[in-house]
Amino acid sequence: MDNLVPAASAAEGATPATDGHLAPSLRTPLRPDAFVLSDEEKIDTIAGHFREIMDVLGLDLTDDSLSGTPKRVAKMYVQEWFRGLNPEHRPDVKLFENRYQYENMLVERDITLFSCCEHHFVPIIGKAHVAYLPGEHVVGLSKLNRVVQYYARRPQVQERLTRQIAEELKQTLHTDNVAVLIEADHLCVMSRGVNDTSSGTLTAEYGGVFKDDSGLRQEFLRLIGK
Ligand SMILES: Nc1nc2c(ncn2[C@@H]2O[C@H](COP(=O)(O)OP(=O)(O)OP(=O)(O)O)[C@@H](O)[C@H]2O)c(=O)[nH]1
Ligand SMILES: [Zn+2]
Repeated sequence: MDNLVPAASAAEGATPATDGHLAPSLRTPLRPDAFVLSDEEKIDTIAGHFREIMDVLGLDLTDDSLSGTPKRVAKMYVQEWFRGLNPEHRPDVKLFENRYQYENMLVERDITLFSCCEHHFVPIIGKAHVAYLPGEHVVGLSKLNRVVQYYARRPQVQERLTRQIAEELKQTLHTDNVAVLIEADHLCVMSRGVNDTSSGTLTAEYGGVFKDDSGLRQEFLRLIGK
């Protein structure tokens, strides 16, 4: 792949760098050439490698039930589990004028969160709760879910996921007054290693007045049932 031009340095109109709008410490670590291969090429390449893994395990790839698995897994990775690596899938969040002059906290709670542990490549399953204080603008509710999904659909650690969502909301909503809380179960903790099926992980990020005002934080926690 030496002669291929990294997408980040390609001509105008090319795929923008993933997370280029976030501080370096918040970016998902991606190589600049992450988008040299098309999705179809990625699927074919991953399927080939996954076939080898199954082969090494001694599985009979001529078996009807197994023969399609390499391609199935590759499609799942590229098109579903890791679709949030591709900045083309970053949600387009439009703001609307706050005609209702609604100034209290808006909470979107219990957002389904499905992510993948970047250390073990097994699922992280949980819920995200996000809140913001509207100023002059409000946002379509579903866009909050979409922001969560975009960053969740990557290899992740929960701390970075939490901060990426908070930072994205700050930038798109033009306010620091955002709160993000994630509660999740890590299959790497539940199904292997320490094999603990009852523990869960909570992470939170508070910006602006949520950081300064403990009463507001308490209200947020109360509204999400914590
Ligand atoms: N901070 C953080 N750690 C995570 C997350 N997901 C998984 N981990 C941890 O990443 C660590 C990787 O540690 P290692 O010791 O290299 O891996 P390991 O030998 O598989 O560790 P065990 O899970 O303890 O068996 C483990 O402690 C995981 O629980 C996450 O979202 N955030
Ligand atoms: Zn893990």
